[in-house]
Amino acid sequence: MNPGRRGMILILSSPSGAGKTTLTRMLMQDKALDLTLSVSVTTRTRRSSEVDGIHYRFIERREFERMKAEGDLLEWAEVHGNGYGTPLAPVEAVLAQGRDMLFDIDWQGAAQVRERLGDDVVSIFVLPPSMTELRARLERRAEDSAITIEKRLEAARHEIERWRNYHYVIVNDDLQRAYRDVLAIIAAERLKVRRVQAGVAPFVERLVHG
Ligand SMILES: Nc1nc2c(ncn2[C@@H]2O[C@H](COP(=O)(O)OP(=O)(O)O)[C@@H](O)[C@H]2O)c(=O)[nH]1
Ligand SMILES: Nc1ncnc2c1ncn2[C@@H]1O[C@H](COP(=O)(O)OP(=O)(O)O)[C@@H](O)[C@H]1O
Repeated sequence: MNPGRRGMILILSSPSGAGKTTLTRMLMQDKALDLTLSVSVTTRTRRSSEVDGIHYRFIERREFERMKAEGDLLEWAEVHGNGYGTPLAPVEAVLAQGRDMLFDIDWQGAAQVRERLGDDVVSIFVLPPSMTELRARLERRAEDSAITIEKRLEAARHEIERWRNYHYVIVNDDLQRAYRDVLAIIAAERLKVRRVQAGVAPFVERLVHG
């Protein structure tokens, strides 16, 4: 934790299968990065590899609508026919501690978060190296039915067109290189003057005036 720095929100978006869950897992395993993962709520059915409360909080449609109506969500969107949303309370708590939070959300959610939280947001769009490779990854992951994969590939073409709205773009061909790119972005963003100035100002004062 760095009490002198404002916490930031790091958003990773990509079409389904481009690798944002994999990159998110790598980031969360690196404890020294001290990132807190935002656990979204979703009305989608749980995959066999997923744990309720860790990857998502799986909720009924009625509960999702209630959270929306009561302002419990920082942002929400309908993606591939399911509701997804970011619970607001944990975000406020983490940012207040000057810590950083990682979001795996789609372009609609990223736009809402940028709108609400402005300069505290750093957004990265992850592109697949090709549509052929994207299909291969979705098939290799073997978590979705053939129909779902087709739906996601069709949606991917539209989602990819949103890349210009992000601060950074990474092509996830070689995973280790893509991960290093994400680390470089985090390192640089953490040193931005507007994020560190509250903590650095007293240091500079002592440096200059003894
Ligand atoms: N707006 C929004 N999008 C989300 C949220 N959680 C997940 N998503 C997005 O929903 C899409 C589908 O996610 P998921 O069902 O996990 O499938 P995957 O992308 O194939 O792993 C992805 O683009 C996610 O980034 C959320 O809380 N809000
Ligand atoms: N650079 C890469 N090279 C090869 N396979 C990858 C790479 N990145 C991710 N994958 C694999 O592709 C599949 C989809 O990745 P995943 O992280 O689940 O994507 P997303 O969360 O964007 O839907 C997974 O099986 C993952 O192991």
